[in-house]
Amino acid sequence: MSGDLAYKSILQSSALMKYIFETSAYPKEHEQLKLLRETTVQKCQENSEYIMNVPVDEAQFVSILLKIMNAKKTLEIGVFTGYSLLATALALPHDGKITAIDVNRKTYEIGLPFIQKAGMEHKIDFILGDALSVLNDLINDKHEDSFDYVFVDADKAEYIKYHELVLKLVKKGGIIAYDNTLYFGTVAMPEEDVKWDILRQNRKPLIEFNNFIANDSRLESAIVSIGDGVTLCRRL
Ligand SMILES: C[S@@+](CC[C@H](N)C(=O)[O-])C[C@H]1O[C@@H](n2cnc3c(N)ncnc32)[C@H](O)[C@@H]1O
Repeated sequence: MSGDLAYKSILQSSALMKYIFETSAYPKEHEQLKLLRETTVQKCQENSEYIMNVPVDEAQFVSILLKIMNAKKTLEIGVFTGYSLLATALALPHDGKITAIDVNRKTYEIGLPFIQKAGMEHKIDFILGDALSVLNDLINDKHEDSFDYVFVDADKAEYIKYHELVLKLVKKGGIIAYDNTLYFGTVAMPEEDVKWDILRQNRKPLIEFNNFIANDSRLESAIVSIGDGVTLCRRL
């Protein structure tokens, strides 16, 4: 199994994961998404950086969700090289719009040529900045109650803070998807079994976040065990 396939899934059976990717995910992946993904893996390996894009099966799941919802106006918090961003853009209608926020423009620029070749750049408004500050700006700029869908995939320690702001921005009946909420399965592990510091650090706020969402009466929610865990919230 190639490294990029193995790096991020809570599915414990490699054979089953390989089966899902080879039978369903890879054959339907858009050519520019594939090239963006492969370029991301190559750049990250060259620079010894962590590959952070969502896996192919998760992007396909979200793509179908966006089409079922007829989503038109979406928000993405945490772009990296733009894999989930391009998957979202491809799922929106021609006049769809995505506001995309990241503190790093350089990584976005790695994926931008593929977004351009796919003819999707016109749908994207990339905003460079800290997510909390940009979300407050969007609220002040009268974007409240206006987004059909929000994808949250930035700083895991800030998820509860993002949530309070994003709930103002998403419209009633709209969907917020939070990525990595099962965090390599560590949310259900005893602390002593979690081997790396980075996992121990981020697992705590995600456990708090999962408990917070489970008790939030402003929404209905489901944790979907795809990728690294995606929590879907529907604003009531
Ligand atoms: C997991 S990656 C996003 C992956 C992306 N969704 C994809 O599928 O390729 C997280 C991104 O969040 C960005 N980020 C981290 N903290 C942030 C913050 N406070 N505000 C905005 N972006 C942030 C990082 O720069 C990084 O690009």
